[in-house]
Amino acid sequence: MSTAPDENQVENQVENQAAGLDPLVSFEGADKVYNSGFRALDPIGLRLPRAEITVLVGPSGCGKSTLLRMAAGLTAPTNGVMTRRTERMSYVFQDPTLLAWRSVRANVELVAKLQKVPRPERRERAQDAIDLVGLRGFEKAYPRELSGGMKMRASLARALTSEPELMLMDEPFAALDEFNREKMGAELINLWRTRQVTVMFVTHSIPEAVRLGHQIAVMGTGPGHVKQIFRSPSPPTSDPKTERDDNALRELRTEISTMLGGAGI
Ligand SMILES: Nc1ncnc2c1ncn2[C@@H]1O[C@H](COP(=O)(O)OP(=O)(O)OP(=O)(O)O)[C@@H](O)[C@H]1O
Repeated sequence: MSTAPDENQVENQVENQAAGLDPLVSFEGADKVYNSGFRALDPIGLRLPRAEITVLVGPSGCGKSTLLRMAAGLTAPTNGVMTRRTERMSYVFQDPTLLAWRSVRANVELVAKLQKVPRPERRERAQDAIDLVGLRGFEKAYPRELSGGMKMRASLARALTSEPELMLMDEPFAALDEFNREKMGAELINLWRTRQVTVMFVTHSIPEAVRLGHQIAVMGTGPGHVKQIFRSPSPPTSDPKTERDDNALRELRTEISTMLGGAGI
């Protein structure tokens, strides 16, 4: 007699595992029909466990940004519910959106300044964040003096200075070359380890999804929906060699790629 669980059992286990992890954000039957009448998302069931990185991966137009915006409260579900158990959140987008006339330090302090965090505290927080993302020594530099990767580090540091519990990241590293993209992925893992933030991370890249995610929601189009939610077999890794040599991660990458029609590897 076979003892292997059937596919449904495995799926249920995966769901139960994620459910038991005290989600910071949850979507229950949350769908989205825009005012134009366009159905961007079919009902979504997804939970973001606290202090974990959840990655949304899928083709263009499958509603990844719509779901992220819903988590942010920028767009409401048409039916169903989105529950977010924190107000302390920050966003990081593909474009670092630094102010050209402000130094790195002044840019990094900006959100905390808008939140009226007193100056000495905001200085300290900004310096901690600058150190964490590896920009020490560049506090007085202006954005024009920074490389693309350094600008993205500054953008990450600015998001951290507001001490978020939740970070919403919409293809933050998409504009970077592969080398910087891997380095920034390592920074993200580093800051998740140090600060235990909960992260919702949107990407088109399957390798990036598998490298960064504790949990990976694979999405499809027509209308947007979650095809499957995977728990990563290994903790997020900042070591490309471990990633390459880890059979379970390799298998997961292949499975997701097959699910998405061979795209993204
Ligand atoms: N305000 C809006 N009104 C009408 N349709 C919209 C609106 N915003 C997005 N859409 C549509 O909803 C669908 C999902 O968009 P969304 O930006 O969430 O997808 P995505 O997966 O993030 O895409 P990409 O990877 O290309 O950024 C798309 O077809 C888009 O054209």
